[in-house]
Amino acid sequence: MAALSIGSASTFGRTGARGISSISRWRPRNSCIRCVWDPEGLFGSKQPQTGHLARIEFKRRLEKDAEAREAFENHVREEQERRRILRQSRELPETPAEMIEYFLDTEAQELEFEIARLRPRLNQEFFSHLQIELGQLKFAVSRTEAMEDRLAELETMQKVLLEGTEAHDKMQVDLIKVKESLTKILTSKDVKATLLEMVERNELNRSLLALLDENIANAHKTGQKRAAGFMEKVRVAVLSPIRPSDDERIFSGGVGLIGEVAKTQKSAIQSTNREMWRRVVSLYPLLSLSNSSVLHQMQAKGGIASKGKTAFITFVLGGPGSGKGTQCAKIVETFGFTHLSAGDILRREISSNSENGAMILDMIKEGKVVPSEVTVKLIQKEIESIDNYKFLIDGFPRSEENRIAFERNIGMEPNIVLFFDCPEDEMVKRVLSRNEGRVDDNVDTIKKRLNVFAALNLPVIKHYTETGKVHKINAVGSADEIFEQIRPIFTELMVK
Ligand SMILES: Nc1ncnc2c1ncn2[C@@H]1O[C@H](COP(=O)(O)OP(=O)(O)OP(=O)(O)O)[C@@H](O)[C@H]1O
Ligand SMILES: Nc1ccn([C@@H]2O[C@H](COP(=O)(O)O)[C@@H](O)[C@H]2O)c(=O)n1
Repeated sequence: MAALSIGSASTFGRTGARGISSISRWRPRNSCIRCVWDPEGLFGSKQPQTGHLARIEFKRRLEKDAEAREAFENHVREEQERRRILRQSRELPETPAEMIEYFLDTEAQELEFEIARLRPRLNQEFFSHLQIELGQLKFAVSRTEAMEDRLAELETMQKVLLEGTEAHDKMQVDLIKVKESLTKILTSKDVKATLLEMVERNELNRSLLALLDENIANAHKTGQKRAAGFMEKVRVAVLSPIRPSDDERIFSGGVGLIGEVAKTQKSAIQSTNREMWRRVVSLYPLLSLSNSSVLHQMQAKGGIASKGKTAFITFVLGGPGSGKGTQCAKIVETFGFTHLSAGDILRREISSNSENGAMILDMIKEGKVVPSEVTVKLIQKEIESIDNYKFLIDGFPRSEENRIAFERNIGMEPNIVLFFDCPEDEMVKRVLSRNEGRVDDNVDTIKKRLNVFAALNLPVIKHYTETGKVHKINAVGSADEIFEQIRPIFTELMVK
């Protein structure tokens, strides 16, 4: 029990004079019982800070927290179980048409999983099928409300699936890299030095941390205490150089269009999955590019396809500084191609003060890939304005998204792909001595460009290798020597 010391500030007023009978009507003018020590706040101190009641209150709060935590954990478990059952019960689609309906019936939270599960079927055949249905809806003579809804759903789905497959592919590439990085750290004789090197190369990221966590958890589970302890120390060292926004990807933390779809669905629990697809449309003004393919447009106005010759498209790929531009100049001179460099086209867009100029400049400074909508439109404009049918498209497609957007909008695949295979140190050396005043020819940006090349461009090269279109050129040697590898490719093609 708290000992009270009642202060003299209580106003007893005139009680002394009026006697006991008046005391009952007396009220102190102000509550001036002042406690020197009142830890539980019983006598007017502001809040109980310490002491028994505070402890009880604290305990109650802990119990409540524990209850809430348990309820939350139960909820998570139930939700996981619900999703597991849902996933198992769904019949997987076979045809592109079935795929469309399947994705329309997919809950937003399940998109990431379903894209990964069905990635092999999210191929060109599927996207072409989707594009055809979209075309039919867009060009219908009159559209009913149901058709408008369907169009909105499919446009959103197209965007989400393109973005999602690109993110998925990037994640696969990242995963391999991350596994290699982690092995390197854990087997290194000098972990500190290895980490420093990796910081230099921008290789420490959240994916690495996630994999490390998984390994730590496994080591604990299997009783490997020393290994777990060692990895925990490594984790602390890895954690410090990682900045939060460094590599947040479309999937992690639900950013990007998938995140938007999920948010939209959450905000309207009542809505069906199909309504969700429609409503998210409003978030993306750039959902679709042109309605018809460039080739169709060219045919209509007497362009490339109607000169009796079909367009011949060569994609020229390779890392920064691998010599694409240099060799394109030689191909133009010898074989009469028109050279379209995606990088040059984007740089011209910056100089022309267009509305996208500032955004493009930022992306180039960071070595990032400019959104396909922008680049494909610009390439399309160039193709349309040129009176030739043989094109070298240099530095494009930079990503799977670029590739799909091109094939969808231009309406054709490249005839061949040249891939300039060049070691990184040679590329860095060339870029740093290029001396053309480019904002991205510096050590920092070149590192980023190399990372982007490995993560986003190599999958494109892999894709075209699988379809038999790639001619791999050893890009080391003099420019003339390299051209001698290219010459026979075009000579043979021209003879045909
Ligand atoms: N075979 C070569 N040997 C040495 N230097 C070369 C060779 N080919 C090109 N270069 C030089 O390397 C630099 C980069 O070449 P180029 O601009 O052709 O590369 P790129 O692949 O088009 O680069 P980016 O993708 O960054 O535009 C240029 O300064 C060029 O003169
Ligand atoms: N398809 C592309 C091509 C280029 N970019 C951006 O331009 C930069 C420079 O390209 P170069 O081919 O001239 O090296 C490149 O780093 C990208 O930022 C692009 O976004 N998309």
